[in-house]
Amino acid sequence: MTTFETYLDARNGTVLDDDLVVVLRNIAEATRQISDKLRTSSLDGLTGSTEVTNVQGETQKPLDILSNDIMLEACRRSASVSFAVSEELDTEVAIHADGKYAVIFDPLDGSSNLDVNVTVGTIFSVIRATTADDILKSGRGQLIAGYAAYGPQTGLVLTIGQGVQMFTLNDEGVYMLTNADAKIVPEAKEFAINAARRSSWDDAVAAYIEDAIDNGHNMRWVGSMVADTHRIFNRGGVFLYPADRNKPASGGRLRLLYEANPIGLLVEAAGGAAIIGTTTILDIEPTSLHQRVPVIFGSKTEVDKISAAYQERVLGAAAAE
Ligand SMILES: O=P(O)(O)OC[C@H]1O[C@](O)(COP(=O)(O)O)[C@@H](O)[C@@H]1O
Ligand SMILES: [Mg+2]
Ligand SMILES: [Mg+2]
Repeated sequence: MTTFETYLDARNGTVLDDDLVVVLRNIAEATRQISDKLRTSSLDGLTGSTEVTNVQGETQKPLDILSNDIMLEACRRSASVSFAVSEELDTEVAIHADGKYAVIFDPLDGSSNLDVNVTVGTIFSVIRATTADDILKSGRGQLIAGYAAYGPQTGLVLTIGQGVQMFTLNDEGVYMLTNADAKIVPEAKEFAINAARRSSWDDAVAAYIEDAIDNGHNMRWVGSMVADTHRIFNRGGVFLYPADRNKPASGGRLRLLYEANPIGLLVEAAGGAAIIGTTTILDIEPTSLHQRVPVIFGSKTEVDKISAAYQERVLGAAAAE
């Protein structure tokens, strides 16, 4: 069976260079460390919340902070990393002055689920950036994107621009390649949305969900985007976190640089689609590090239906003018 190491070695010199191999090795090592910390967190007193609030105004959990430190350490061990950007850090952190790659991450996604022992994850993206100004680029500029899912198994899902590969952590702490070319099926009767926010949905989303229910679709909502994404990779469906129509200025719930963009790259690489309405996520030009965006992704045919509903609204609005 192929290990993560042999997978990287086979691509060193072609799609990856020595520097990117080191970056990926260190990120994988960080996810192994986070996985270990999660496994025994209740025994180690790493539960509950801290009194610290991050730049998003969210209370940090001890494991948010620890995972962030572990990911930052992984960046420091990688000589080619210039900057680190994290959900848990106010601004970008300079790592190596002569570095050329920025690592952008959500160290622990779905952390509200930690104390209930539900799958959480780490999301990451690697871009070329020698100056801080290089960080704000659209998701098409991502060289690498991936996530680790910490559930009954620890999985690492990765794209280096050649499809999507899934690795599973074995008992010896080695990531083994368990799916060499993951694809998202184009159609599936399952959607993920926080239905409690129904009154904040726009018409296109409300119409799609109503139609899906009428057509016998099932609903799942883990509350960890990584876990919902992992389900979509394995059996299809769509994930929706639309903007709140009553608070359009907020942009949405999820963050573009370290949530929407890496997942968007993975989803497209697996044959799925990722949009915010009539625009694809990967084409958004970011304006700030912690920018929030609406997010809709998953099985292509389903996402295309939602995109068509948005398109109709735009055409309808233009016709009414
Ligand atoms: O609280 P809600 O509305 O269910 O939102 C859940 C969403 O928020 C997130 O937990 C945000 O991520 P963080 O835990 O990294 O802040 C997503 O993983 C998830 O899909
Ligand atoms: Mg998150
Ligand atoms: Mg997080």
